[in-house]
Amino acid sequence: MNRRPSRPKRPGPPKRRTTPRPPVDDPARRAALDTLRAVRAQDAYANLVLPGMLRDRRITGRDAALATELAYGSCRAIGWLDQVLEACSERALSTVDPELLDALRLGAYQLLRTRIPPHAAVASTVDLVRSESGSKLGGFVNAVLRRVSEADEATWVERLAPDAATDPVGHLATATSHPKWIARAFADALGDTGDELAAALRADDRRPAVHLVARPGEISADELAAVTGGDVAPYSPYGVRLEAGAGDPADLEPVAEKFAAVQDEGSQLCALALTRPELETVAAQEERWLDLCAGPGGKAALLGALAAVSGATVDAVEKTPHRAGLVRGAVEGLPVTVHLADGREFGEPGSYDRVLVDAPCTGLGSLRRRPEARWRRQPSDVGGLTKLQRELLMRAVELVRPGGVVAYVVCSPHLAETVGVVGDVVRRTGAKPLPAKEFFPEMPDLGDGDNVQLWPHRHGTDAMFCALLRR
Ligand SMILES: C[S@@+](CC[C@H](N)C(=O)[O-])C[C@H]1O[C@@H](n2cnc3c(N)ncnc32)[C@H](O)[C@@H]1O
Repeated sequence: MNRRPSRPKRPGPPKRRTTPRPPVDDPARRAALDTLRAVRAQDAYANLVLPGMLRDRRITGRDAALATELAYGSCRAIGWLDQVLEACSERALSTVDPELLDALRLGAYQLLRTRIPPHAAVASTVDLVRSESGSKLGGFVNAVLRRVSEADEATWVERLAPDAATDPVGHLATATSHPKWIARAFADALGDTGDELAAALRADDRRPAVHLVARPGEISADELAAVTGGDVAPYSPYGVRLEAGAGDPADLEPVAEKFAAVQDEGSQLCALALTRPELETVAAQEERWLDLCAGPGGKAALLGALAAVSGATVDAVEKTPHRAGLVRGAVEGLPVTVHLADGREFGEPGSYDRVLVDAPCTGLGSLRRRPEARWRRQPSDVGGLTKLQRELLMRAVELVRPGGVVAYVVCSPHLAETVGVVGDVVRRTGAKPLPAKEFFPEMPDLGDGDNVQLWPHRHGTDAMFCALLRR
């Protein structure tokens, strides 16, 4: 082979490199960035977008774990990351291109909340930006992130958060990366602005265990635990807990065969609580139960299985066609009839023994399951939701027979959605509050009052609220 003779080397100092090194291809961080962008620009849910992206791009193992940590972590912390970035940018963040801002958030998250070495966090983010927008914007990102890296998260909290002594809720909201109105709602529900509030807010950043429900009459919790390698749940007689990140539960045989389903243990206990109080209705041949807000069908399926065992029947109402379809799928083979209808206009007054109102809500009780949710929800959502909740609960009280039972459930601890709605309906209808706690005998730490408020930091469940009323 002919080789060209190499040029003679010139003596003297090496020449400065004029072209920067090419950006490194980084599939994990690229997937995290694309997830952040989908969440911002398309109102996507991070926990739905990312798994599909990882599958399509064949990202597995450590890269998949890194993409997940960075995408979900950045989504949870968006408001806080923006506060720090604002302090480090010479331009107002509102004038920064949104796509670039997503990259800055990803870089800042790595600097503040991971053990990734600062130079790697900065360089990898600059590379992502350079690969799509060139060196000039890469330089801007480099400058901002270098300023972020000058202090650790605790120091940034000290600098930017309100004073803990004069504004404890504002301080904890910043320190745990929650909007203040949500921290305030938790504080009001807990009656605490100190350690317990901090624990409740911090629990939203922990990855929840997967809870399974063993369908009564098909499989016991012991059997389900043995088959899935999980642990029998501490509270629900039908519950099994799997380790967080134990793989896709849909792949488990009992789930595929519909002997079991994914369902938070708190949800299981709320559905069960509807079936537990003695009825004071005139005896009928068989009990008629109603699930007034059934989609996607988790509680309807558990109620259906309990009804099958006890000889009752269930009507399940859902307003949205797609979700009514999901209910049909969930209750196949059970004594449940699905109705596509508005619960506020459904049914004949006085025709049910037990009615569940698992009402649409802010979902502040399951923020740990949806990384971006805390920043998407707005305080202005609460008014419209409480109006709908009140109307649905009023209708439920009409639909139940005298002496029958209504369970009102929301996945939120916000007092306006919980005791606010229940108190209002009790005043207007004369329905009698039952001591709901007595019907959660398995559950410790339920605090004062009749109603049940569960919490992730106390019970490992979503923050479900349940009130029981007798007509
Ligand atoms: C919190 S979810 C219910 C969850 C369900 N019970 C489960 O365990 O799977 C509330 C449901 O109520 C439905 N919904 C909203 N407004 C409604 C209405 N006016 N009548 C009936 N369903 C309604 C929503 O579409 C949503 O599917």
